[in-house]
Amino acid sequence: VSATETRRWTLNDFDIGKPLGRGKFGHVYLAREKRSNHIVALKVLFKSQLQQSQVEHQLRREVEIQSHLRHPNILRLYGYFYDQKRVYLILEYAAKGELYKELQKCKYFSERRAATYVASLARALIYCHGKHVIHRDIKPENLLIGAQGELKIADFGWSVHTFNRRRTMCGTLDYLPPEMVESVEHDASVDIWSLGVLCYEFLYGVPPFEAKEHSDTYRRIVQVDLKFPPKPIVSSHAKDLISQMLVKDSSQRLPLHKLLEHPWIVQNAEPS
Ligand SMILES: Nc1ncnc(NCCc2cnc(NC(=O)Nc3cccc(C(F)(F)F)c3)s2)c1Br
Repeated sequence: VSATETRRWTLNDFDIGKPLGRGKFGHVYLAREKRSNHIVALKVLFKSQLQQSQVEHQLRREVEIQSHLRHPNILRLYGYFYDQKRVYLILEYAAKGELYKELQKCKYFSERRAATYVASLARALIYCHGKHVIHRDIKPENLLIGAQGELKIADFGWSVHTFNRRRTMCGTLDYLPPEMVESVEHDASVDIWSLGVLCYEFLYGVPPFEAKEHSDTYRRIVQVDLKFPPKPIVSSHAKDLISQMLVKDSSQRLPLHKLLEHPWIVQNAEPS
């Protein structure tokens, strides 16, 4: 799929395989590009649903942003095409599937596994921020696992270049930092907050500000009501790192390059 950026793809170029997963806007299938025998994931989106939700501009932005990103921990979006009713995204296939399913199965991860994932995500986000791209939607549902067990950030449907910001929010509040929940200006440090929420969920199996009602989650986030349960037992280095990321003042959050030097990461993350 090297010539993807230029040539016009059609469905006939692919043999469609098993369904890989179901997203909000459509299904994902395993597929093989007939000429190269290259295995890909094909996400099928219904134009009607995209129009209904008025997200076409977001999809265009995702394709545009993704076409410039190349990183081992970022799932490639090779290209797209459309027919009368549907839009198709040609995606890198992540052979070990969806991280959230793995987290549900294991309940929570070991400190080594969690630190390895957090370090690879920090490197991917350093790369994105270096290109003035913020993801804004870091959560288990948007993380996939490659054939060698490496983590891949997927779905840049909410990402932006850091000069325009307006958006409507949907999906879980759990991962939103205070400034997005309070809908004020925000910058790349929103991804540091979400990575802190993710690190907590990797270690405890639940996000830190979870509550029954949206309004309670909202209050816990803006108050940074961060509590560490007695079980499972988690090292003080891990709690220290999380406490340095889940800081209300976005300018005081631990910068990502400092995260990579934090003792918990240095002592627990597998070398990349
Ligand atoms: N094993 C696997 N290997 C590879 N992929 C898999 N699943 C697909 C992961 C995705 C990557 N990128 C995505 N992007 C979007 O969905 N974008 C999207 C969709 C609708 C609306 C919008 C928008 F319009 F709102 F922006 C943007 S989904 C699996 Br399971």
